[in-house]
Amino acid sequence: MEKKKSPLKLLLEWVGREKYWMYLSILLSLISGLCTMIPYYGIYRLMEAVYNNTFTTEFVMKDAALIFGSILIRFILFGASGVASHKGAYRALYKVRCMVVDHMAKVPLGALNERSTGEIKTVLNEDIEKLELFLAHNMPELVCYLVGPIVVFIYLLTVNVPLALISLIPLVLALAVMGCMFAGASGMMGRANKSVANLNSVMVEYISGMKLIKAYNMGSKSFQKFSAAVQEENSVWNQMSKKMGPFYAAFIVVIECGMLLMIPLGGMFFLKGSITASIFLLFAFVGSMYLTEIRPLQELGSSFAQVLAGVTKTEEILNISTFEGGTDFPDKHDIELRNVRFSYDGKTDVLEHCNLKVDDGERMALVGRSGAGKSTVIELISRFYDVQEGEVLIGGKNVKDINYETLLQNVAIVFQKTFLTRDSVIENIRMGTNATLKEVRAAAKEAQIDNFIMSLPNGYDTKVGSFSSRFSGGEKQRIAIARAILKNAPILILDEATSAADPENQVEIDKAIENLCKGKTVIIVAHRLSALKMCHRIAVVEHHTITSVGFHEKVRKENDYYNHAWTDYETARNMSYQLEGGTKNA
Ligand SMILES: Nc1ncnc2c1ncn2[C@@H]1O[C@H](COP(=O)(O)OP(=O)(O)OP(=O)(O)O)[C@@H](O)[C@H]1O
Repeated sequence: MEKKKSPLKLLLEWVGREKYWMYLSILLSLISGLCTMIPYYGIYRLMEAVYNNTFTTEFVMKDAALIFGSILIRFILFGASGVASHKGAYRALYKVRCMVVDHMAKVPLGALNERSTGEIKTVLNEDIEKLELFLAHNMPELVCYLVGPIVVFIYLLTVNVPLALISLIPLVLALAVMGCMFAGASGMMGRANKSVANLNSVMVEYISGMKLIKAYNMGSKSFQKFSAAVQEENSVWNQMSKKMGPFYAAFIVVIECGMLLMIPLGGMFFLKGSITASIFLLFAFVGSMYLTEIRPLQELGSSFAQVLAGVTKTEEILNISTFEGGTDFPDKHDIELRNVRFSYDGKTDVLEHCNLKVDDGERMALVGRSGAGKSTVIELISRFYDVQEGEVLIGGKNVKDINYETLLQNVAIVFQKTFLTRDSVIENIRMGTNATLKEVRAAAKEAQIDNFIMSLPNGYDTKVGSFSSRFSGGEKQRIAIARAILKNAPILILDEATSAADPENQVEIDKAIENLCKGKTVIIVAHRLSALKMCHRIAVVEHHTITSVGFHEKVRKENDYYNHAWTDYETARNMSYQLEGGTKNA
């Protein structure tokens, strides 16, 4: 089994060459930390001069220059370290974000669907952003705050070993307090991170469901999930502050109490004659104060815990396995489901013993009650999920053996709900391809949407989402059809593609779909039986499988569900209603 890498090691691997900026920053920070010692040394020299009567103006000027110079150099180096660390950190952030987004594009959609949008947003936004805090601030600060006191301690050791060791007592106590604090907080940190991720999820849901919330006049209070998530987050952080507060206060007190030891003990050493007055004063001032430099380390601790949790979450996304390898897309485009069993949760089978054969160039309709498994069938063909048993074949090849990217390139899907990105109309049709305006317009013409687009203020350059260019459901659907026409994939899946059709654009959408389907193998999820007019054969999905396949009359004869559904559809079509002054067909 491969050994799990530490979050820090992982992070350095992800950032690649940018880590050299981090190393430079740490080096500058280290030298800056070394400079911490110089002012203390300067003070000691002053005290020695007073004690030895060598105190002159020239000496004071030189010593002051040494102290101020070292402080100045220390801050310049610390600033330069910050510049290097920020440069590296922002490049690293960009790299990690691109890496996660690239990976997400390669993982099966099913695996992403299992995670909420909010959870993914938290990783992409907050968790990765925390890396900036770590790389740009925490790492160089850690070095600087540690190196200073270490160097001063070494210097104190050279002056007097027993007193130098005594000066460490506050540190030992402070470390013990810090240990207790982390032991107490470790359980809560996970809960705190979870509550933030949950709040994000709920917030995304809240914003996307704004229409519904307004329609039903649900304020934030009545949207219980939202207020519960806010309260949970509040309560976790409150509990955390309460639990950490006393430890935090104890840490500060302990680290500041060096004088309580150094003055009486140093005094005793001096009175006994084992140290000179200047050494006593050095320990009384420097020996009792130098550890306070590590005070900010305590804040770094909690920040580290959050960063490492963020790295772990990012790793979880990067660990979702992608479909690698595989052969080219087959030349023949018939589709077959052979004895398929599939379950989303591994417990309840949505499909079992399911068989279906769609010939190359055929148009097959999937009909069935809501929840029967129609969309599941198409998700298996486009390999959003893998079957648990049996096979899904295209051109006789198992989809698992076809290169995933090639599979996605050769299957076009028009979903029930069209998603338009916040980009120009042309980019919404191109979808990342290099198609020329001429090619895009040709596709849009076939999709019966060119005239509408040309009537927009900026034609194909009109930004989707700007106030003047809100699209109706039917218009969006025809843009989606134009996308699919431009993609020109040999296999086409239409999931309720006519759902947004109203009487005015029904004819246009029908024409667009007819153009789109030419020469393709097509599977249409026909929730409305009016969609059957463009299909050759019908497959009925019911009882977790496909029970009938064939032409309309045959399926009607052998399948009760379809027979009833068709009768209801015909009744509805011929239904007449009373208008003032006459009778009309619906
Ligand atoms: N991501 C999922 N996780 C778990 N269960 C799911 C998931 N998607 C669908 N299901 C379940 O699988 C079953 C089949 O759903 P599917 O969406 O395939 O039905 P459908 O025939 O397309 O329904 P409709 O006509 O209402 O769209 C349903 O019971 C549904 O609740």
